[in-house]
Amino acid sequence: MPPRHPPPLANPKLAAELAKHTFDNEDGAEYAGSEFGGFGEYFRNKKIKLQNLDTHIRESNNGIERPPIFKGCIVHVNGYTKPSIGELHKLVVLYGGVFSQYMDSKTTVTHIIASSLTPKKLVEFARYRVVKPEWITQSIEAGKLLPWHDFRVIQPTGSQRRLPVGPAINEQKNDLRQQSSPSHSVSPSKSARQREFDTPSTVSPHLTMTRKVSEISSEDHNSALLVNPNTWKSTVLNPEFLKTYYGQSRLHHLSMWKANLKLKFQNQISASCRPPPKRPSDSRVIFHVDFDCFFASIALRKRPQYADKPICIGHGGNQNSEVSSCNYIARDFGVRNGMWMRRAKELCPELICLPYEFDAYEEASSCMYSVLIDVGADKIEAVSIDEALIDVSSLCWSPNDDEIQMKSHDLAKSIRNKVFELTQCHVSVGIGGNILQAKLATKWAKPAGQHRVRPNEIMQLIHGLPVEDLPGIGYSIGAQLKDRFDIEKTGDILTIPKPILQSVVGGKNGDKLYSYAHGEDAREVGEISVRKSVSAEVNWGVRFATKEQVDTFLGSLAGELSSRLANLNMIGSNITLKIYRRAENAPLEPAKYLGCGECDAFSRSYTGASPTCDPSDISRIAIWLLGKLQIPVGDIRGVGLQMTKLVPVHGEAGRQVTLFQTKSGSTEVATRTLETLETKFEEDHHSNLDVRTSAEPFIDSKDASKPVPQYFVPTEISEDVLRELPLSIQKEILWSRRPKASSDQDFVAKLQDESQRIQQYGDITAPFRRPAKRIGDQEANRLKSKRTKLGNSSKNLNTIGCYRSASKLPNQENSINTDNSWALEVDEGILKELPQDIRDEIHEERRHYLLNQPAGKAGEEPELSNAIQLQHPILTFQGKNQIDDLRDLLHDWLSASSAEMQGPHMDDVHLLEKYLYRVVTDEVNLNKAVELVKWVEFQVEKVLRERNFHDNPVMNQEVLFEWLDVVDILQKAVSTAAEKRGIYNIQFCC
Ligand SMILES: Nc1ccn([C@H]2C[C@H](O)[C@@H](COP(=O)(O)OP(=O)(O)OP(=O)(O)O)O2)c(=O)n1
Ligand SMILES: [Mg+2]
Ligand SMILES: [Mg+2]
Repeated sequence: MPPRHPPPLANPKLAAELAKHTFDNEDGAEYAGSEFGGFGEYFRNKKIKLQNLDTHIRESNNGIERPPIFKGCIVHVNGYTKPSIGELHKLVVLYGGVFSQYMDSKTTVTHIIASSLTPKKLVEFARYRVVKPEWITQSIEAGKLLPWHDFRVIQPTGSQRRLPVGPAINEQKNDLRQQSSPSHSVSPSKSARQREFDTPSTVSPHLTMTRKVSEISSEDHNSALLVNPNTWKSTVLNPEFLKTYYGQSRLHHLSMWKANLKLKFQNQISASCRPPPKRPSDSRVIFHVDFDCFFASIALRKRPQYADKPICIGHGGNQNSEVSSCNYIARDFGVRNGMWMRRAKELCPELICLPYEFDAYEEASSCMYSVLIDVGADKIEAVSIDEALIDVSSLCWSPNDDEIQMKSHDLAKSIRNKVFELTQCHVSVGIGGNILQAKLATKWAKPAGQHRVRPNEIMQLIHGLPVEDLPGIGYSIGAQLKDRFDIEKTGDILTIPKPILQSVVGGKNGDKLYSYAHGEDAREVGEISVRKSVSAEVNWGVRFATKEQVDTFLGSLAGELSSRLANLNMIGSNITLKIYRRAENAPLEPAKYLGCGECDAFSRSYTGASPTCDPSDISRIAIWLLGKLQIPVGDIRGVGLQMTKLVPVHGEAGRQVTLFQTKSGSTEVATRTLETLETKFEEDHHSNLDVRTSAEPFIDSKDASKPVPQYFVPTEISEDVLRELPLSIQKEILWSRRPKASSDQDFVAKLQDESQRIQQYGDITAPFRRPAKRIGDQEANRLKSKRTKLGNSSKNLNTIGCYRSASKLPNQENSINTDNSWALEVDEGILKELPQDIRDEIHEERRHYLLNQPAGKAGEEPELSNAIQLQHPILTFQGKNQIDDLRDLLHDWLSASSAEMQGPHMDDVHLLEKYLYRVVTDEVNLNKAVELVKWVEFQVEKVLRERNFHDNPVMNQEVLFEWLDVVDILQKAVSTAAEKRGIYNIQFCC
């Protein structure tokens, strides 16, 4: 927790004294000697003496009479302003005011001048008159003191109650304390609290950040912001920005690395090779090779003094950053990769945090892959930067299991030794008859070892294995199985009939779990696809005041894209510019410092006659595309450049590659051309591949109604190829393959058929699920009419799964508020039987509907919660699952933990964090999670800021900040969970 500073409390008595003080002689008490040791008094006097220096400013006024416009005002300047602090100081004093250099609890001010405030300052200064510098200059121009409200920096929202500065503050505060203190009101009724929360009149100052802050143009706002050299340095205007931005992002490195590695592989594969003969699935030997605590091991190479100490890799100073990797000594304390740094330090206070070394990771990774390529495996699959799968059946398989054991043991040992020789880091090797077995074996092999799961051991091993430890299964499915069937061990999966299992975890996951429970895994090693696009995007630190600045930055970003293309040995002919624009009602400064806040995404593409990677070509086109978008430069919050239609500088691209090597070490490339299909899609939809917002404004209504061209939805495309396509295209194709009804009647008949099948099915699953309602003609008709609507809108299909939760985009509004409640009415039994794509759409429609319900609705409407319950588990937290009960619980928690002026306990925070995550992923109720986080934020503001503020301001402020951190943590958990479901940019503002 960073050091806390108490908020500057206004002292009305001193304010009154200072306001009366004329500062024209040295008779004041402030000039009396200080008592020895009286530091507080000494500083107070020093400050007042400084203020008296203002008499010199007045004296140097050349006898010009100026109206005492600011008489009675004590003005303090915060941060960088235009005019500068020096000029403002002079103006205030010349026009009769008092200038205060300091803000602390011993001094008071009547006005704070600031151009903008950081989020924390917004909280600290919430009770002050914070005004723009224009208040000074324009008052002087007008020859009178203009109302400060017209120049507010912190805008009140609606009828928001404001705490005035000065004498009135005590009365006001007492009022508030009467309302919130338990001694006056033991436990306000739930509905009263609910009403209070729901009305905007009590929105916290913290939340006011999310409102439109001022009427000044975004360019002016940015200019003022950029006057501060530190802020300027953090933005894209700094020529070093991109280097720092990408240099520090581990996710960027991990993803870039994968693309590079694939390319390196591709280059090492000779086009003349032949694939190995196809083998039966029971005669395979698979190795899973993985570095032990990879990033941590790299860090220890240069720091042997820490070899026997718990260490981790991360941005150490930041408690809210994540542990990227930790050594096995740290793991003994419970520290894990991906854990919050704060939590890790709690578990292991002596944990040493070391920095990232991205270049070294790439180098070590390349060494490992070169060793694996030299092995002469049948197939190789790059799993991640530190991990690979190799199929070594040709080298190790034999009908005699002891022989397999011996051969694979020798090969694994030699791989480990060679990698260690080259990197001074250990890899462990897991060996099995399929990918599942190999990956599980790695858990036994680690650290610095190897292990083979023998065929006769596999069932025993699998049986007692926690479900969550199965590769690719994870916490969420594990929790579902526990909730629904009280199952924790993999062996118990087989006690559930497969259709029932699938009805809970989905068809594919059910299949996978069943296979895994038998120790089986049909996946083949290999088959990785090459990149079809290369992009560079920045959505933090983007602030422009002029068009020239944007053009310059586009030049830098073009340079970055160009070097990425060169790195991959690629050139391309289609350039897309993507711009994130500040959403219409979003504040000029979002809560996250220099973050992008709530944005709309726009993009424009251009296809050139010939491919390029020349930065000046890219930059020229990007600037031209930007001109077409016509976005005010001050509103640009994110910029991305993407190149598609790629071709390698030498050879071919745009095809999928299967990596395999024959026994002799030769390889072969299998290709399928996808490029035409994919780029055609982009042209027709003017879209790029990873658009995160639902309504791309560049898709005009003409485009939306345009039928999808036939060549774009081939029905004969193979499943393998389909899998490699972007999700939106997959959906398009699946949609085109949906069972087609020749007429509406056919469609209804089909639904009825399906309902009959469900009824049969329903008998088997009866103990596990709610009875399926018999579908009536009416219901089928309603469903049909909604489906018809969906079918008519290609735009609707294209945007499924990618939308901004709190956005108010015009084309969404209709469907959200009027159209998609129907999705809740679709019977679960029928839903389950519908084709996957239709099912997905109905789920999405439900999500749209739920996300856009007013606060608390999910908890209030039984129909709604039933609808969810039918499909998803309702999770409980401390025995509660209804939103009102949960709000009560959170309220009590917050009150109890702050009553003694203590902050929250981190274990509680983590429990809640986990719960909210699961509410989003498992209960599939994002609205509920968002509402609960908003409730915590509201309570933090209300309970902590208002209670006991006088008694112990320092402690109170500490607790307030701790709770604000908790709000951040919870918001992050919900956002992360939402992103997992393809929902981005969740807004938590009221
Ligand atoms: N949440 C995570 C997980 C991993 N990584 C990075 C750091 C890891 O060192 C590297 C490899 O991930 P692994 O899952 O293989 O983890 P380690 O190699 O650190 O440990 P293990 O010995 O369990 O493989 O990826 C990360 O940045 N954040
Ligand atoms: Mg590893
Ligand atoms: Mg790994």
